[in-house]
Amino acid sequence: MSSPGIHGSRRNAKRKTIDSSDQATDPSFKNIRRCPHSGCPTKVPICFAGATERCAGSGYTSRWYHTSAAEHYCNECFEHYYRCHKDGYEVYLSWKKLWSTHGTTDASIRMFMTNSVLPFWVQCRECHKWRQWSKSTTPIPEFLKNYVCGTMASGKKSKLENPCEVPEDQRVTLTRDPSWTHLISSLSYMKNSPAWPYLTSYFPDKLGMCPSDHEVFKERKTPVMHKYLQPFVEADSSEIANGVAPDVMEEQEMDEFPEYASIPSMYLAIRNICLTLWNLNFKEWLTKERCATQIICRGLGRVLYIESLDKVLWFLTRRGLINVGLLSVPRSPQSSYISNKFIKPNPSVIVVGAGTAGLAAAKTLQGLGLKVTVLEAKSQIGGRVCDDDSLGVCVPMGAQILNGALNNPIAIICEQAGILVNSLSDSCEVINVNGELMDKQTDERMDFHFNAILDIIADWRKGKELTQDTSLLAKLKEMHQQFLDESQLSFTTDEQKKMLALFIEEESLMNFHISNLEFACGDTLRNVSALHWDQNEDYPQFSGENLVLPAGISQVLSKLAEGLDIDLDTKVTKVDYGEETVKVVSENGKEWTADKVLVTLPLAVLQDKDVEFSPCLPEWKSKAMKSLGVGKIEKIILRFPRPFWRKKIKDCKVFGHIPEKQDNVGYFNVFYDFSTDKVDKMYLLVTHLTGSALKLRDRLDRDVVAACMEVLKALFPEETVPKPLDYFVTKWTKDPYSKMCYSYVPIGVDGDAYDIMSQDVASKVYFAGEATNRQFPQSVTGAYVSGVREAHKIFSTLVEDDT
Ligand SMILES: Cc1cc2nc3c(=O)[nH]c(=O)nc-3n(C[C@H](O)[C@H](O)[C@H](O)COP(=O)(O)OP(=O)(O)OC[C@H]3O[C@@H](n4cnc5c(N)ncnc54)[C@H](O)[C@@H]3O)c2cc1C
Repeated sequence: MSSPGIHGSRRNAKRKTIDSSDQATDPSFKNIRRCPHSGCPTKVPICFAGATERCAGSGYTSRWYHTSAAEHYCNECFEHYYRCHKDGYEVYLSWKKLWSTHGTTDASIRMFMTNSVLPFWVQCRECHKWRQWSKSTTPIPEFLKNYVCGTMASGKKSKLENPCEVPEDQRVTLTRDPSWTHLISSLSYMKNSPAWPYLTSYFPDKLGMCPSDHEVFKERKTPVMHKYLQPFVEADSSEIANGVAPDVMEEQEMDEFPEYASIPSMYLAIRNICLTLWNLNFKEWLTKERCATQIICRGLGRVLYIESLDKVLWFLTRRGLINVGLLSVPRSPQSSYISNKFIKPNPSVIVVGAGTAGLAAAKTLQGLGLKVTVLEAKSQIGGRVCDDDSLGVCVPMGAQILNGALNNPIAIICEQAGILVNSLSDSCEVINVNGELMDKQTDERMDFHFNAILDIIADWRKGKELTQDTSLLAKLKEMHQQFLDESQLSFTTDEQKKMLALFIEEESLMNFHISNLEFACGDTLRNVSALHWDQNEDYPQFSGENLVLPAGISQVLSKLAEGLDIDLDTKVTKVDYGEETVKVVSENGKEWTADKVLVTLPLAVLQDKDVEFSPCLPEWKSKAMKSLGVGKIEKIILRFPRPFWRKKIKDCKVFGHIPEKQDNVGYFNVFYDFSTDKVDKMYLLVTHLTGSALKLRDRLDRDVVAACMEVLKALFPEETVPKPLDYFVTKWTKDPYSKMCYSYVPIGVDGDAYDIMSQDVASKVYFAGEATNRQFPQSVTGAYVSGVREAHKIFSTLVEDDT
């Protein structure tokens, strides 16, 4: 097959007897056949195949075959491949074999023509005009990146003095018509898709990839993605946050890209390529330019795909699926998806609070070109992420664990910034107050039993109204009994004694599990909703290993804060949003004005109305604010001269304390070994007070530590437990700028409250923070995600929508 050059087939041009535009305008011209495809706008088709000397070119043929609004082949070329006595038949046959082995779509001659004969189109790097290129050579990314008008498939240059001055082929404009995708009669699939190696369990054509590429990929080595990244999740496996089903166009995507509704596999092909490229290199902003060189397919469809890339990339960025973390938006003129025009010059935003949510939002907004000022009451950033280095080693006073590394944006930031992370093993030895390690069998049995009870509770809540809600503790007790009755499980007397002890105040593993749940909720289970305590589990969660950052999560926040305008020691007292701009006032009377304000105050601070809103927040907002629970935990950090616990618990980094009686639930339930063995005498244990145990926090630190030491002595009677060299007892609940650890769902409330918390007021006051994130509440990750979410929301209101 010959190369058509930049104007289409030379042979076509030679064979033209009458100018095609004349034909189109001269109704008296008889010797013309129109494309029979209903709605096809092309009056005079041109054969793209040029496969035989008899090719009709743009002249008469007994039948035109329609591929798209601007792509047709003549009956002569059809016969050339289709008839067994013709020269092209063998070519078609071998393609057909390959296609039907690896694909599901019909290996028809039409499919062959589209995916094996249709020419490629390329875009000039300099003038950005589209040019028809070769039929026989699949362009490689490097070529597509550097293509300039006049470059032939042979590599030779055209003789034209300034090939960029040649007008663009008019057929290109047809791809921009909304009806283009509806008029496609056979799809041109992606060639050499970089997503292919990660999607081998699918039929490639279902995902818009060319089945005949199978042979190509068979030979190639698959580049390995980072272990914390898993962009694709198969529909029948459990969902992972920020993982997408490669074969499903989500509802949001359908809404955003209606132009792909008739060809969803092509959207999937593009989206999956973008996700793959980002996940293979998450240290660089994924640009349209980078993706465009990997979107390779035959025909004019490529024009549409490349031209919709901006929108796809922007959508995926807003969804937090690509361009996550510390990367800055490139300011190149080609990156048009953020060079949208601002509605007014220099839009500005004030962010109240320099915790995780505030910093994430400010970083994102600044990256998008907005003027951002962060106001923080404390003399340091971080909020509930606070690490103390006074001992010469990092002591996490607030958040310390990242739950679920897979696709977790904080884990990605750590990798981008070279921040060291360690995985935290799941294993936890459990010890009773007589110092006995719980045997594995009983431990596992109780684990199973506890989870079974939670499952029964999950079953019970189906179809229940909020008015039927009750406390999680009450339900646990009830279901425990019901489970025993219904399952007829015969526990040993010893096990029964241990389990039933929950209700008769004896030592019980059950208390340990309850204690753990109280830690997760930040309050006694008497206050927690049985119906909705785990409402976020209805949404995909971050999974995989849990991580600790030896130098503290505050490292991540310092990275986010780099280059931001942050006013520390600035306690905001009022947010006035009654005028066109928003006015924010601090305790010392200083004022700031901006187009928008983002409030990231902790829930408890909002509930206590420490910041006045003028006008008052609407009732729907304040009602949701009041309804959510304010969880409270305090940490006790002890430094010892030696790791006396290790002889018993061996390599475990976590050990649990089975409380003696239910009254002791919440007291020092789990101990984390946060030692830095590399530094002498830096043997740290971190534990907590939760729920009703918080009454201890009113005592002196030394009394709290004494109570904790009593527990440790009971757990390790065989040891002479040394006195701690240092200790810290946190005061989060008394900290006027926190007053809490994290939110929870109390009795009679559901997850909607989180959604309402996230809604803006009057398109001027926006809210972020862990208590505004229904899917990932309570966590640093959730706070981060909420900050990015609001940044995009604010940005979208300040720019003209030119998508
Ligand atoms: C003891 C403890 C342990 C935790 N453990 C974990 C864990 O292991 N893993 C995990 O993921 N999460 C954990 N969390 C929860 C996690 O820390 C929070 O969910 C997250 O940090 C909240 O971030 P945020 O931005 O929503 O709020 P914050 O970090 O609280 O930020 C709010 C900011 O607003 C500032 N502010 C308050 N009032 C004013 C005012 N009037 N004017 C100006 N600024 C003001 C505050 O000083 C603060 O900086 C823990 C929390 C605590 C307390």
